[in-house]
Amino acid sequence: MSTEFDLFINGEWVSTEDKLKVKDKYSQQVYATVSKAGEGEVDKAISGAEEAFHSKQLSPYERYEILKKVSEQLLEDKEDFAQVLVAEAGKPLKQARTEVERAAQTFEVSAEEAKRISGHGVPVDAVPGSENRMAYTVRVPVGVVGAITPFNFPINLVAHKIGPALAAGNAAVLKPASATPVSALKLAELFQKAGLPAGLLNVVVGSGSVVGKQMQEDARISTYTFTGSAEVGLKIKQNTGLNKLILELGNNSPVIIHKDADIDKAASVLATASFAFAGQTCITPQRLYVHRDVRKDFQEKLVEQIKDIKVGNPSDEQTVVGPMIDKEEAKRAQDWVEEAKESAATVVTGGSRSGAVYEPTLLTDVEKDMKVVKDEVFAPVVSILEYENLDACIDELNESPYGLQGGIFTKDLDTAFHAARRVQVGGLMINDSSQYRVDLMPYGGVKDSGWGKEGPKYSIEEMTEERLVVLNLDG
Ligand SMILES: NC(=O)c1ccc[n+]([C@@H]2O[C@H](COP(=O)([O-])OP(=O)(O)OC[C@H]3O[C@@H](n4cnc5c(N)ncnc54)[C@H](O)[C@@H]3O)[C@@H](O)[C@H]2O)c1
Ligand SMILES: O=C[C@H](O)CS(=O)(=O)O
Repeated sequence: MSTEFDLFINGEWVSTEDKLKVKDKYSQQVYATVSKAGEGEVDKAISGAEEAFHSKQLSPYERYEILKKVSEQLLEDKEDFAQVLVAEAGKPLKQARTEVERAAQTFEVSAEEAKRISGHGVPVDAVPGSENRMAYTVRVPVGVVGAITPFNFPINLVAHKIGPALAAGNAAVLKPASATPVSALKLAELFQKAGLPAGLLNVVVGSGSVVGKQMQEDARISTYTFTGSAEVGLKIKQNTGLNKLILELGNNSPVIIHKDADIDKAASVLATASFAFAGQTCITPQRLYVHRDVRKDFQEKLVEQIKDIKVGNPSDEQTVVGPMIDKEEAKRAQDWVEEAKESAATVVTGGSRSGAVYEPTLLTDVEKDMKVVKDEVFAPVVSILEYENLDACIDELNESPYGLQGGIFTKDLDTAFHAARRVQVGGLMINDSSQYRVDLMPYGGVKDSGWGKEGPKYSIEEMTEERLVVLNLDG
């Protein structure tokens, strides 16, 4: 049975002739039919946002109340939202529930941060001739925020854009990924129910090359916030000129397993982190750099853990690896593994595909210029790279153009801090996988992984401007 959804524009639900069919990613049946935005709808969404920004400003406390209500309602509706994620993203049920809980947390933290936006005093009177002046800064909202999100965390990554944008006093126009628009539209229902004034949030659905492009060309949007691939991020950067832009892009996360690591712990943590949601997380461990002394032991333990991973139907409570977002992506991952195998790699376990489901796959004997190592796999495919010298290992892993998050397992504090100084990433996890994230922390990459930080406090900084006010007290 398919459900119908409309666009959310200027506080109204707008139906269009042109429909997008959203498939259930496991059964491949049509799960929902969603109205697609044309030029007119995108234009109305942006003008609605612009007008609302100027005429419907909420106080920080009102923003807090609305975001808090949305957070609470999301928790009440957790099971419904989790089922949407299972269907539209193919996300295994347990992981889907966790994502909904995290989104509620993201809105709750955004609500709290709405009350903490502040500037600071500037001691202009410390300069000779300026003794009778005083100054302070305030943070003001940027205006209309254009948000574009990927398929892999359809609720929480939307929450990371909409929560801070509204908390900061902005209006927002959101374009969710075409593969997973339903959860974003259902979130808009919660905002409407929570009393958000019309126009402050708009959701337009359609392809990136049409709707996303029109958004980039509209001067009424002052700030763009994009999460997705580096390839699309670069296009957006080229199209948005002097506008403010926050980019959260891809990665091929490195994790070091040093010779003094707790090997049982490392194998257990990494088996879960590397394959959850079929490896389609931007901080999924992809390159495991394992010290020569412990490689054999670590590999055996990892393989044991991988054999226990339940693969298949995402509705099953025990499933860890469900389908990838589509069959083409699973086929691409399979091709990359085959290409590596033809060169020198060994497939230790996995390597088979059934439709969109690709088995958890572990490779060894890989080389640094293979796609499975140097590019972002974004699939349940992990490679072991053996090393002897830690500094040489760090030099090699830093050759990646990406730098979002990484990890190191070691019992030695000196080694841990040495790695923290040298590994070029936005965040390094010690005795944990690269995949660790809680939603209040500063999160974002270096190099081709983007710039600007997310986490409500940090996004609010990105989505506000600092204005200086100077008072001349003379006379
Ligand atoms: N750094 C992070 O926080 C983070 C988080 C999640 C995902 N990602 C990355 O996202 C990628 C996977 O997601 P995806 O396949 O949905 O990414 P994608 O780049 O293909 O698409 C992301 C969004 O951009 C839109 N888009 C596509 N072309 C566009 C264009 N020309 N102009 C404007 N918008 C356009 C898409 O419709 C979608 O809404 C991976 O690379 C992953 O690492 C990064
Ligand atoms: O895919 C990348 C996301 O940032 C992962 S998470 O939502 O932070 O877990």
